[in-house]
Amino acid sequence: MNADQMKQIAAEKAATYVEDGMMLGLGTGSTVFYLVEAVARRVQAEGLQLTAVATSSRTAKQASELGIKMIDLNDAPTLDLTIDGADEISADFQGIKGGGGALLLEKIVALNSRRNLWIVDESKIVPQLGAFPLPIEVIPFGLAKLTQRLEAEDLHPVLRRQANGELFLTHNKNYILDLHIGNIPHPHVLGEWLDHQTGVVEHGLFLDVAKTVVVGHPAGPEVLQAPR
Ligand SMILES: O=C[C@H](O)[C@H](O)[C@H](O)COP(=O)(O)O
Repeated sequence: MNADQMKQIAAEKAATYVEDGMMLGLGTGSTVFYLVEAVARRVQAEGLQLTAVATSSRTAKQASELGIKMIDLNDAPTLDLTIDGADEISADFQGIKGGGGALLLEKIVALNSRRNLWIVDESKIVPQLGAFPLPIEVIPFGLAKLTQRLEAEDLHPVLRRQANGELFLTHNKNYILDLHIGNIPHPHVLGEWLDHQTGVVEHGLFLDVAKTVVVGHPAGPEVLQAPR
């Protein structure tokens, strides 16, 4: 079974957490793609009344085309549940997100949600974060100076480009630096340091955010619950 099929298994299970009347947050990425399909099927089959906020124009387009009512975060009350993918999750439920570049909107939506649930294939559960390069969203002004500061801290920043060689631009027209750190033994310390670097708009460490993780295995979904 390939990773995509495991992503679908996790997404289908996560869709069962959606309840009638909920105000939902919808993440971004290939796993969330399956989630949106599964939620939309429930809306069609069961007549669920849902309203949702999306973390990217991609997800917003897919969800509204499939009949899910989408609104702007500014017009939404506190979200009941946000379901999103992740790039790496450690055993203590800390995560790296932003592989698709949507980390800023994803973090804003996550922090405005009562509950966050992540959906991943089994390869993304790791003993320690950091093998996946940590994305940070940075403003273009002063990029070279910020890059030097990150290099001096041995954080190995690499400016993200698209497949055609052009610079990758986020929703807010910022750049992404991927930090090739290798391992992050103290994610809270690194997260706090990055929070204080002027020019860094947001980083992809999502710490103490998700309480539930649904992992897709070939044998079926597994639900992990944080002990807090
Ligand atoms: O910016 C992208 C998001 O953080 C995604 O949730 C994350 O990269 C996982 O994506 P995928 O489900 O495609 O593996």
